[in-house]
Amino acid sequence: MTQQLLVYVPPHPLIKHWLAVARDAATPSVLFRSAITELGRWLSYEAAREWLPTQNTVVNTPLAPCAATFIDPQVPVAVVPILRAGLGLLEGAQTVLPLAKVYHLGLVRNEETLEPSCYLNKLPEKFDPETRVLITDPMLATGGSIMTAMAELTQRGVDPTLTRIVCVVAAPPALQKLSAAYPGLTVYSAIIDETVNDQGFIVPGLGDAGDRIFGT
Ligand SMILES: O=P(O)(O)OC[C@H]1O[C@H](OP(=O)(O)OP(=O)(O)O)[C@H](O)[C@@H]1O
Ligand SMILES: O=c1cc[nH]c(=O)[nH]1
Ligand SMILES: [Mg+2]
Repeated sequence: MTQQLLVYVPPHPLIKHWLAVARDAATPSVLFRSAITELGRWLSYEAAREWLPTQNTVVNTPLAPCAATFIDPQVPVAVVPILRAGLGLLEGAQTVLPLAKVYHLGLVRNEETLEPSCYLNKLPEKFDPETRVLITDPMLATGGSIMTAMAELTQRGVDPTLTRIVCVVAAPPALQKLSAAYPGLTVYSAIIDETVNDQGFIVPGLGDAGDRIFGT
């Protein structure tokens, strides 16, 4: 079977609700931050399905032995938030993946050229090839930032087929770039919007996610 980019938009009322709150220009920063946290929680919950490795065993209930399944503690799990805005999704992701290591990657787009540059890289030199990596960034617009993040990860041994991207709004240019470069990668998004405007903003989108999370 040929692999392709998988993009899931989970049809969940909580995801729809918090997306609506985040989209509304009248939502103040404090509530916007809560909405992004909730989206991080529920999208990470969905992303963990058939991704977090488990091990089967037997436990003794007070009454009898019983087949049981635990999360496998041997397989490394990592969350990579793309600063700044990816930090907004991190807290929710950590409620689902409390034992994951967190490796920060700071990327910022040049407002004119839309080219991303890296100002902080806390990735390890090499990842265990079995590592499950969950990247958080609320906005996949032109795709420059997420492609930079994927390049930094894969050159350190990360397997794209074991990688999940959690975002809030994904736009076609970013999804097309990911699809061409990383078949087998999986994206979880609250929504896919139609366009990116000349200034690099997703329309209708939700505006500048980083500025709205941090009130700047
Ligand atoms: O797909 P792209 O066109 O690269 O755009 C998406 C990027 O833009 C935003 O970051 P920004 O550069 O605004 O930095 P910030 O998170 O610090 O605000 C967003 O959080 C993504 O990382
Ligand atoms: O619409 C957009 C596009 C990129 N980054 C944002 O924060 N918003
Ligand atoms: Mg920004």
